[in-house]
Amino acid sequence: MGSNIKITEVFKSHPVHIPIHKNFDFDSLQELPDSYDWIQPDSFPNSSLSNNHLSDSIPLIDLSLPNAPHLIGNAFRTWGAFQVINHGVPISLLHSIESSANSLFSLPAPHKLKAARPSDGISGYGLVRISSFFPKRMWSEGFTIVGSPLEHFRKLWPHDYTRYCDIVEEYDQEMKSLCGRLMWVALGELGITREDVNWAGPNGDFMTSNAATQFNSYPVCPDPERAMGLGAHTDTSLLTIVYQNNTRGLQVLREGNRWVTVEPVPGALVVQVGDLLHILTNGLYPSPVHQAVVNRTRKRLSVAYVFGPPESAEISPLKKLLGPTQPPLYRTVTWTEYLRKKAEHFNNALSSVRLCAPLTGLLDVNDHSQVKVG
Ligand SMILES: O=C(O)CCC(=O)C(=O)O
Ligand SMILES: [Fe+2]
Repeated sequence: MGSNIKITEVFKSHPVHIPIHKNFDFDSLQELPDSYDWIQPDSFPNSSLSNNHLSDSIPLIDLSLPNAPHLIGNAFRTWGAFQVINHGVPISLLHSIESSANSLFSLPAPHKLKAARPSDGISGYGLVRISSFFPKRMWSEGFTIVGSPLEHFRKLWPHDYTRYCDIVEEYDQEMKSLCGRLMWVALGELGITREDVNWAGPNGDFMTSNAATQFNSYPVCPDPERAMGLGAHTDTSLLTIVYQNNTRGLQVLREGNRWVTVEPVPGALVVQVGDLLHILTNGLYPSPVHQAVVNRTRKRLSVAYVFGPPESAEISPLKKLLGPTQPPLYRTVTWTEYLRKKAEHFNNALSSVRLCAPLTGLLDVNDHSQVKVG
């Protein structure tokens, strides 16, 4: 059981070594090196087939409107994602976190490497961990924050670190509270009340929940059709909230066969179901497969707030959602156990904790290649 393993320790048993060259500089490359060329037969559809009609993308929901809960329930059921405006997070804070991430990625490579993520660690600068599951390199760099970023920020900005720490801390609080609010709205739409969730804390405010803040930077790319910013995956979280700058790149897989771009909307946040909410809702809210593509002229930046339960919380399909024709589809997991499953099985992690195939015959989008029904 992984119930008493701290989130920061979770990868000690699954180190990944993804070398970053000290003087590697995306901006200086005029041609795409072969190690970044993704054009190959793939189980996922090619992103250039993506369909960009606004009417066919994840819904944009105004959280201040009375019918917002209903729209959120529908969006999660059909897409596992939506964009939200009037979410209560100050726009100035979104700009501050964007400029902090910008300033971090603009530091010279050897300087950034002072805050490199250790091969068995969770926090720090580097290529995203999921890189190790793909044969080619991703056209991106990342910085992960779990707990306090103080030690790393001190190395990155010896004179200025407190300012950046304050921004990250405020961002964490605002995002945690928005996640708590959205969790109850989304669960409420399924008839779930506070008594049904025993790990949300005494006030149901999820204050003992864990989270990670992930900065992603996608530099301009000389051959974007052949490159990939972040390969297709689902998130291990309960919920992920993505802030993206005004550059397209995030795509959600629709019906297992079509990539749909999430158009940037100023001030909006993208909310996605993670695998743990998928498990908790017994698949009623599917965790969407998504990826990030790159482009030739504009650098893209995103900040993903990856919200999960407390370390000891046991996540399993909620009893109220089960019945004679709705058996539990997944076994109980803690976040740390599931993060390890992901570290081992990556996109097959959800299938690896599956108990049986859905009776409806509908497959989860994220294990469409794994489970064959009837
Ligand atoms: O860059 C994006 O828009 C997506 C980032 C993402 O999916 C992640 O960090 O898990
Ligand atoms: Fe993601």
